[in-house]
Amino acid sequence: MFVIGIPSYNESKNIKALVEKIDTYSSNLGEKIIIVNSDNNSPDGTSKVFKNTPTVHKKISIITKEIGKGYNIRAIFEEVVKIKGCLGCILIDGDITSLDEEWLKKNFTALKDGADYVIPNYKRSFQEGNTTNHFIFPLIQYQIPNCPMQLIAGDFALSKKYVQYLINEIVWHKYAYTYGVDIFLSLHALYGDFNVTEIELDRKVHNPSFHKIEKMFYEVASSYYETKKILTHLPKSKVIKSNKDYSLIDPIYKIDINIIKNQKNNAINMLNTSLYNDDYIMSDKEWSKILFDNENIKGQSSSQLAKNILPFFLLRVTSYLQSCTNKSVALKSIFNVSHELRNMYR
Ligand SMILES: O=c1ccn([C@@H]2O[C@H](COP(=O)(O)OP(=O)(O)O[C@H]3O[C@H](CO)[C@@H](O)[C@H](O)[C@H]3O)[C@@H](O)[C@H]2O)c(=O)[nH]1
Ligand SMILES: O=C(O)[C@H](O)COP(=O)(O)O
Repeated sequence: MFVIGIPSYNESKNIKALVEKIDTYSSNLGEKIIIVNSDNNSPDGTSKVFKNTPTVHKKISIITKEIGKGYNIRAIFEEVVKIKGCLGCILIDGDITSLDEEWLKKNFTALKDGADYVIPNYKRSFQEGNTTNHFIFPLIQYQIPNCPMQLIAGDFALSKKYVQYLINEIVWHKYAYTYGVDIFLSLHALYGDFNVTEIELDRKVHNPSFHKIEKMFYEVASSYYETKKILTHLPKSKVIKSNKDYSLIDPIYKIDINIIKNQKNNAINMLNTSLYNDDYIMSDKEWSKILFDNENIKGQSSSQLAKNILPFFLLRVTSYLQSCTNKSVALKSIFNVSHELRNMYR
């Protein structure tokens, strides 16, 4: 039996349809599940909608006192540890509209085949996943070549062994309770003694996130720096990478150019210098150097390291979005940075 865990905050519009899909697909696949929703006490009544959705499988509803994705993930894990006979947990974000049977099947199969941590490789629009593409991916690739690409996309699956380790043996720092939870889980899996597997999934269709890039980046970057301070040894995991490369696709809806320009101006204002203006385009090389320099600062807090790099990250992302007109150019630009970083570390 497996837990399917849904972390949520204001997902009342989607959670009913999502729960119905999880219930039906699991029955079709002959899997016994318990659906656990942990909700940050959403004002839109998400947990009420969850509880009122009829299902064949048992449901458990948890309400957390604090707001933050990581609070929900931890609450789901605490439930997994308690449930007798539970073999592991598949996490699904509450805003996902593209879940299909194959998605669940691949996760169940990976867990039954002995994976402790399952990382999806989604097809993504080149305008999405900016914190993945420009921050997490290049920084991890220089440390763990051949590592799965999408370490913070959410929707991971975990064995009971890994969940028990996270609950009983690991101290959760404050950023692990935020959007920083994904990189926290991925790094502990990669640096611990676990089987990490990548699975191929189709598109992850969910709510757009560009409007909250600043908050999300700050939380993810703080968590990355804080977790890396603890994990000073070499990675121990056995990683099985899928045979497919990272596949970017062209976006169906492009981000409005004025929204991109506003974000660039926001970054320039944060830096408060005349060195940059609207026409400035940060090169791949410049961004690699900024990532490298920030990695090598000693004695600063993780939140300070994240704050240092935030405006430059926004300049990098907006430069990339302004200059990359198709998926091939975008992919080249992303890989340029990871190659540059690897060269700097040689
Ligand atoms: O305070 C919060 C914020 C979000 N969520 C839920 O967490 C999931 C993901 O949040 P969302 O705001 O949709 O994240 P995205 O914009 O989609 O961000 C992507 O990148 C994040 C940072 O790595 C990951 O946590 C996400 O899973 C991933 O989809 C959703 O079910 C949310 O309802 C919470 O439970 N509490
Ligand atoms: O990598 C990121 O920036 C986050 O995972 C958000 O991704 P999204 O653009 O698909 O919401």
